[in-house]
Amino acid sequence: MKTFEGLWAELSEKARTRPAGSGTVAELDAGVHTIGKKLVEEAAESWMAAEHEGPERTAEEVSQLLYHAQVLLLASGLTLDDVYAHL
Ligand SMILES: N=c1c2ncn([C@@H]3O[C@H](COP(=O)(O)OP(=O)(O)OP(=O)(O)O)[C@@H](O)[C@H]3O)c2ncn1[C@@H]1O[C@H](COP(=O)(O)O)[C@@H](O)[C@H]1O
Repeated sequence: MKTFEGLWAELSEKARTRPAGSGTVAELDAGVHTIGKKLVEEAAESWMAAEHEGPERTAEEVSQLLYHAQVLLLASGLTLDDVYAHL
């Protein structure tokens, strides 16, 4: 099963090697404004799922929220350690 750190390693590699067809590369190229809007959208969808759609949909939406949070970190030149320093 993929973990948060495992996804981070995968996305970092995608950002470095820029393989064709990667949605992550496309999102990084779209920039922080676009990524930020996706992050907010997934946050709202996570909230709606938790309130109305049940645990399975909530887990799915939160997984997308975490993905977009990682893409935003990559676009901002940050690492997980930069975030962990604040936990
Ligand atoms: N975990 C994710 C992931 N989560 C979300 N997303 C993207 O975010 C979009 C979700 O936004 P939308 O709300 O528009 O999607 P939706 O189809 O409407 O779905 P719902 O939100 O309505 O459930 C998806 O279509 C993907 O483009 C993800 N894109 C990629 N990954 C993983 O990231 C890795 C690298 O992916 P690539 O860069 O595409 O190779 C792979 O392991 C992928 O599984």
